[in-house]
Amino acid sequence: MADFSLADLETIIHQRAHSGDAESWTAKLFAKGIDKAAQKLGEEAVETVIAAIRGDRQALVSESADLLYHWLVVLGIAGVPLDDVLKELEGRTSRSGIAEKAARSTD
Ligand SMILES: N=c1c2ncn([C@@H]3O[C@H](COP(=O)(O)OP(=O)(O)OP(=O)(O)O)[C@@H](O)[C@H]3O)c2ncn1[C@@H]1O[C@H](COP(=O)(O)O)[C@@H](O)[C@H]1O
Repeated sequence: MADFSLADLETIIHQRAHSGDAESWTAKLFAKGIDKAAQKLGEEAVETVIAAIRGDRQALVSESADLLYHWLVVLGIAGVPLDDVLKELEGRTSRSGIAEKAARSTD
């Protein structure tokens, strides 16, 4: 298990977005705004799909990392905390009863 989470990356993105560092890709995307960031997110999504269809495992890992990074940038620019998305997923899990079934199966 990696010692790194999406929450860690979200924190880094927030720090870099307001760093004023001219070399920061994150700061550049935040300065360009939601249209450019969302466009990049779409490009990375397409590249991820292509890697998956080709069965290129290494590219799928790399493109997925690009995708998740740009997704968090879009959330950041839009002012949506990662936690809101996780709560939405958590709500869907509890509504489906899957979490309770998984917990019972490990008892
Ligand atoms: N995870 C990432 C990450 N993934 C992808 N990218 C950048 O996303 C950019 C876009 O990728 P592309 O392949 O599309 O590059 P490109 O073709 O040059 O882009 P175009 O200008 O042509 O559209 C590249 O510059 C990548 O470096 C990332 N940039 C930053 N991070 C994380 O954010 C942190 C802060 O980065 P900076 O803001 O750059 O300091 C880093 O330490 C990383 O943890």
